[in-house]
Amino acid sequence: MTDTSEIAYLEKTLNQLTKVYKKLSSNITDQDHQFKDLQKYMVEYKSELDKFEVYDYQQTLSMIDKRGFAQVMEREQVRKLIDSPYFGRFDFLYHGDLPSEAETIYIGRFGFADEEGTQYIYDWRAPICNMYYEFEMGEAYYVAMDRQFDGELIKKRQIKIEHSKLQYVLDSSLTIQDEVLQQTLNQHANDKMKTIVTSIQREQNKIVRNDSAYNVIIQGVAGSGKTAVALHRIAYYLYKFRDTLRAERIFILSPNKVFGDYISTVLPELGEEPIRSFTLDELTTNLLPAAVTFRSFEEETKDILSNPNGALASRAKMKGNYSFVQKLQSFLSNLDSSLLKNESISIVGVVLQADYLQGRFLQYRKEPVVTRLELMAEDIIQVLKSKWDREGKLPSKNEIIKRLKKRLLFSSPLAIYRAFTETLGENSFEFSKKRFEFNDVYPYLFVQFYFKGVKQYELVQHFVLDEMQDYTPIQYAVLSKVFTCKRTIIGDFSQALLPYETISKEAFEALFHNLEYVELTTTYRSSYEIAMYAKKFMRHGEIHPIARHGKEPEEWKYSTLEQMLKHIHEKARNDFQTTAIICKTEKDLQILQDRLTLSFTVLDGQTEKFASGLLLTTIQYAKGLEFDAVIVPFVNETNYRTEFDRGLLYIASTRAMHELTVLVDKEAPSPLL
Ligand SMILES: Nc1ncnc2c1ncn2[C@@H]1O[C@H](COP(=O)(O)OP(=O)(O)OP(=O)(O)O)[C@@H](O)[C@H]1O
Repeated sequence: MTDTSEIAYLEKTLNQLTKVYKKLSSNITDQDHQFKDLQKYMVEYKSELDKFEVYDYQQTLSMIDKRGFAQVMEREQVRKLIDSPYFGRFDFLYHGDLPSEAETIYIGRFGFADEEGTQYIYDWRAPICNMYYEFEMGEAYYVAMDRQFDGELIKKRQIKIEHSKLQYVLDSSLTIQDEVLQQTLNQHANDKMKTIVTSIQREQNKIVRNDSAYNVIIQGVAGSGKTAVALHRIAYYLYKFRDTLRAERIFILSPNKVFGDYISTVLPELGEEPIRSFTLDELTTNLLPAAVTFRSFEEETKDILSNPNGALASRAKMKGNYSFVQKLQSFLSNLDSSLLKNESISIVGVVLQADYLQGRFLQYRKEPVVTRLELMAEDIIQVLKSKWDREGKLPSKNEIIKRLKKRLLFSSPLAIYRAFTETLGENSFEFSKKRFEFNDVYPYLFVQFYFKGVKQYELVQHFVLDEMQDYTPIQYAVLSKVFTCKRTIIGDFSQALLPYETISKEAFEALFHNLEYVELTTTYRSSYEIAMYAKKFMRHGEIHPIARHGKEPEEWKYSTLEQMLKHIHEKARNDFQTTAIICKTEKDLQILQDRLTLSFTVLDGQTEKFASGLLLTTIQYAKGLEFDAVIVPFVNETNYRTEFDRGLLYIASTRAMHELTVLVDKEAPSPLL
């Protein structure tokens, strides 16, 4: 097809779409009337209707409401398709067919067929569309309904349609993949994350469509599209498993509220229901018993960052690596043989020997202690029944459990945890005013799981965790028990926010079975120049920028605070959609907050919505986000000195898409530059 035939196909498609749009609109109006009429009728004849009639009418109302809602959603998809119905086309020739029989597939954000079943547009997630992302021209295949279909891609095109108008048609042979991607990436930042369906790259597509692995761990450099990929993977799952998977049964754990807001529109843009994400603090509140209070992860992280060598940081560090999990596991498994005191019990004159009790207790070691006691009590009742021949009443199961409990060396998870921390040395556990520090919460939950179990999210069908490097092995050990469903875990070891070892590839392998570990090394966010600059701050692995060129990052030297402020004012007056000033510490942020005369928005733990314009924030809250321009102030030898600080500079500089300015103290520059 030439461009004229593409115009003709577009016209034909738009005609059909418009027809369906009108029909849906008229259906919706009819249903609206039906609903209102029925409601009116019910009000008018309220006194004459019996309760069965009321129930019937209510059912009908709810049915109309549901049907209407579904049609509104469908119409919204059609509206979006009218604006831009598809973004690509490929022609596939099945092996054995004549060239004239090649099938033409138009690929769009949603599928669309007319009433006769003619498929005008295929949903990007349809099995056949995998070829668009996976293959260049030539031999290709796709798998549908467990069958492989072989053939040849004889045409592949990128098509841009905006406001129902054809903007361009580019044949794949012109290596346009890159050009189109570049155009997309050259755009200015948005206050919400965008979908990437039109340009998902091959290595990303493999992750999106991988449905064999139980646990997928994605290690990807900054800007490699991890978050985008994870969200498109959810959309793919919701499409592929639409009969069994529900959006509300997907659990996303995100680093903070503003990040949750930033990613919130991707799934609705892809035609799926929005999925609310939770922060670790919100989840933790749900997992702990209501009476137990704790210092939030967010607050503790702030304190550790402001004093990385302090006592709190060292307590957290002690509990941050995998050997800590091993220590706790071995403490608990040793405890199994001493937790129940080695004593016999006499119940209604029948003596139950210590050996027998220990044997039963160990027999049930896979269960939490409390469950073990329940099972033992059932066994004991059987023994009593067989040995006790007198008239009268046997003690109840609960009474026996109570007696067994009294023989426990420790009567609560907290007592066990305390005993464990004593083995770690002095000052390893701070529990002032009965409030946990965050670094103790997950070890405590692990002990609680051992003692009485933890709340499990059994209804959750898929668990997604972003910024995996900020979670510790003990947290993963607990999360793996709480969420036993399939998991997608994404992050970047080079972007660690905590100044000590946390999770590692090896720890993941020890903690999760059936795990697929994938690495992404191409960065899409930053210009080539920014990515190459940020590379020197990278602590692990490789980063490959794509060839999208921009301004060289600027290291600007200042001697006084006044000079630095002046330069910020100059830099911040630009035409970009978003510019972020990213500080290391809260103290520095406060100085700028007091001294800047421009209008700006502070982005911190209280922020719920991502804003555009000039933003003032810290590295902790800038994580996962991106901005057109970034200014990193106060780059001096105190703030950026250690290897850990190097990682922080990596996080800060890779937030920039188009422009990066690093403000360096002339008298005391950071040795990391
Ligand atoms: N295939 C793609 N096509 C177009 N844009 C892409 C593609 N992949 C990623 N991007 C863009 O690159 C930017 C970075 O993506 P994303 O935030 O998902 O990366 P990330 O790996 O999670 O980054 P970080 O770890 O730094 O937070 C986003 O603007 C995203 O839209």
